[in-house]
Amino acid sequence: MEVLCEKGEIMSKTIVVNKMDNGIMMITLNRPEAANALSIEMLEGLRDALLRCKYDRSVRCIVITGAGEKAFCAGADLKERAGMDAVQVRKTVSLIRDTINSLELLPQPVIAAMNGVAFGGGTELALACDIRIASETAKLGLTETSLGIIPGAGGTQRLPRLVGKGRAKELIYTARRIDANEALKIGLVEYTVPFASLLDKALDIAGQIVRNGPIAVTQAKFAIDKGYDVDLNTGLAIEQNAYEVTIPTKDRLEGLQAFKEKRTPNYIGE
Ligand SMILES: C/C(=C\C(=O)SCCNC(=O)CCNC(=O)[C@H](O)C(C)(C)COP(=O)(O)OP(=O)(O)OC[C@H]1O[C@@H](n2cnc3c(N)ncnc32)[C@H](O)[C@@H]1OP(=O)(O)O)CC(=O)O
Repeated sequence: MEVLCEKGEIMSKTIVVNKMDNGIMMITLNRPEAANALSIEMLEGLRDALLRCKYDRSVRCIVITGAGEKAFCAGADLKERAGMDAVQVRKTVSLIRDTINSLELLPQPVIAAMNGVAFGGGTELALACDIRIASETAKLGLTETSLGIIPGAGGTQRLPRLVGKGRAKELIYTARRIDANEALKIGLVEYTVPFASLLDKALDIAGQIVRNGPIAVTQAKFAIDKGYDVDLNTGLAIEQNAYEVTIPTKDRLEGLQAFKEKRTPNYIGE
């Protein structure tokens, strides 16, 4: 499925993966003619790209975006879905759910750079990312109930955790599409920026992340995510264990040494 290109890009037909020298991995959903809808082929390509990130310690932050100016991702491929029987639907929803879960479980931070509309599975994909930046032209929504189904890729669980139960219920029951400003107001995205600055903003935040100790960043992500849904004492114990992982690292000593020498630290992920 993957073709290794000369410039270091790895491409499948609908997923473009581009690793930068500083450890930032760009993943682009590349089906603009179909509003970057999640076809089975795209999901399999995305799953492969995420697996590659998961096991490559030189990848320190991931930015996921959509090709074109209109859509980040229009969710499940409704044309493909129309020809499926119940068994195929279950299998496909499971593929979407598992792929989006594996995105959330990546050790590295993931930034959604939402270049346009994100509906259904598109918003669910963004919900599984650590940080969401939306173009001012973007629209978001869990539109599934308008199609006679429910969010099947984590939306009923992740949206209430992010924006509160009442707001999530209103958005899911009505299938209402909201603009980027409203998404910012309710905490569904962290930033809105003009379309032209979207990737710069995403790469700026990613650049700040990759400057830091990679073990520290992945342990911070682990502690926040694993501690979020448990009681405070359990969460604090999770944090303590995560901190413990950083103590024997060369990077911790490098941080102290660099501070003493008034220079930028050079973290190696060990
Ligand atoms: C994850 C689970 C469920 C879901 O995700 S359900 C799907 C939720 N998605 C939606 O409700 C969005 C549906 N699409 C739209 O509202 C609009 O198409 C759009 C994305 C706002 C774009 O509108 P615009 O007017 O700019 O352009 P077109 O409508 O002409 O679209 C361009 C092109 O793209 C095709 N397309 C759009 N969305 C999809 C889609 N989801 N699947 C397949 N194809 C899509 C559209 O048909 C056009 O192509 P043509 O060949 O020109 O017809 C849970 C679970 O898994 O169940």
